[in-house]
Amino acid sequence: MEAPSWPVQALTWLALIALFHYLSTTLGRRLHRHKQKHPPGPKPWPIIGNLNLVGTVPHQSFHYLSQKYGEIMQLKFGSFPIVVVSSPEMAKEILQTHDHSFASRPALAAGKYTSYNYSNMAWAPYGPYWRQARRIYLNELFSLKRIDSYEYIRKEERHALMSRLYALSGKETVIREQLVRFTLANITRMALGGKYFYVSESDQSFSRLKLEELKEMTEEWFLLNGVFNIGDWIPWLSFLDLQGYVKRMKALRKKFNRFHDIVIADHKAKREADKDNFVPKDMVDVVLQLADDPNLEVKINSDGVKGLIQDPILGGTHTSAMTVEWAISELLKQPQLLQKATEELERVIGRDRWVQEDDIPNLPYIGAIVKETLRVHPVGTFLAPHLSTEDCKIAGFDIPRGTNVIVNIWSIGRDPRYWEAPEEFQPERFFGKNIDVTGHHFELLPFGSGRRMCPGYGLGLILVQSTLANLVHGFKWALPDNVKPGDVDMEEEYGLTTHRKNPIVAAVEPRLSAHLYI
Ligand code: HEM
Repeated sequence: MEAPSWPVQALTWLALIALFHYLSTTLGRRLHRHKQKHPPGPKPWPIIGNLNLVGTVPHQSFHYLSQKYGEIMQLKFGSFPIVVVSSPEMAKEILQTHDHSFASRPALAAGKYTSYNYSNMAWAPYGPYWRQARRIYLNELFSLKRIDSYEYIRKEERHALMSRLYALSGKETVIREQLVRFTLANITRMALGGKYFYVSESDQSFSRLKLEELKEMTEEWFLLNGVFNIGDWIPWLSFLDLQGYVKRMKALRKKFNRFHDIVIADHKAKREADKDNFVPKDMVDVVLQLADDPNLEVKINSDGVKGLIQDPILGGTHTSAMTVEWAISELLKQPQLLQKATEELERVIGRDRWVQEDDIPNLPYIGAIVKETLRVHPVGTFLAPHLSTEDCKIAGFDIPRGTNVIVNIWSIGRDPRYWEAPEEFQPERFFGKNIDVTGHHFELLPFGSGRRMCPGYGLGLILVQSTLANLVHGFKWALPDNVKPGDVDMEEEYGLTTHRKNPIVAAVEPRLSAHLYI
């Protein structure tokens, strides 16, 4: 038989080499994956993985699963591996020892549709854009100097809150409504330079949104950013939008776009009117100025401007308001704690004035109530999702690049090795203990730790402590006639901020002289 011509021989050799290369790499990879040691976890179902185990209150479902599978376990959402850590030691591994490898975020639909294509800080992947955003924040909004310079705003808004509650004396009131209005007013004034919402029709102006509308938008954002959207985890089903979340995200995007357009147009007009002597006065001014800077490391486009403006409005409002609501609920459930807190305020502040921010270090019981609230009811039960960008080994297990990591701080706050009677709300447990919430004590991580730790934690703490202290100082609190302290439920509604399922209703009576409220 005649030998094949040299081009045929060459092609045959090339095909054999390609086949060998394919088999050795693919099989090699499979074998390598097979050899890897993954954390234990429940067996996944085809297609859905373990999505059936998420439940309506996922941090509780995962807490119980972790009792079976351990402090580090692996689940699957669709075909994506999800590692869940539930102990201070494992949280330290993720957020401190290997912080660099776990500092990114997964590209979920919420970040795409409700946060300008991952252009805010909270959803931005780890990299130069996120680093720059963080620098802008820490220098412009959260520096100690900045936070101090806005104290007058917080004082005015606290007073407005106390006056509103005074006007509602004796009436059963949904406290959450007042708290969300208070935090929205604070954050919009600090970050946007004005409230940008109106309450009564007489306040209405073209450059504002109705308070109710802004409140609904922020609530919807938190809900949609916490959901387990099937399309994120089973991408070939995403076009069906089975839960209707993506449709809602797109509708919300439109509303936020309209709001941000108003804020930006307003700021640009002010800048234009004072072209020669313009000095940036708030965060929007700073971000707009940076967007014009040709020397910026990473250009900020129009999505970036909106995303960066959005961060404090969302990061700072619900979180603080819901934490205060949890604290008040616990005090109403255990009136003896409310009594102790009132006695401390009576002793330290007296009856002739309101509590100021610099009084807080002298109010250890209030401080302990806030820590205990953040332990038992951390609003970010799972922090925000972290994503690994490198292969890593944690506790002897292989965690490949691209793994989603959930840090269950709700569970960590209930670790019986660290917390005696963890289910009980006992502020006294913090007395004589050097545990704070600044990300250094891994048994208490309400703001996270490491690179992605909440950049607004200082402001958040000030808002929560000073508001709670004044609410206790200024009012006697009572539950509705038909509700006994023991009946106050602590049911949770899961979201990016987990809040009370049933808003707390209470009636207040003033404790101080009438002139202080007016
Ligand atoms: C009681 C109040 C607050 C709580 C409990 C809280 C909690 C958290 C948590 C748990 C995270 C996620 C950390 C992680 O992924 O590891 C976070 C991130 C964040 N928080 Fe807060 N926060 C509060 C107040 C604030 C305030 C007042 C602001 C701004 C005005 C803010 C802005 C942000 C931003 C922008 C991020 C994203 C950071 C990043 O991804 O790099 N937060 N917060």
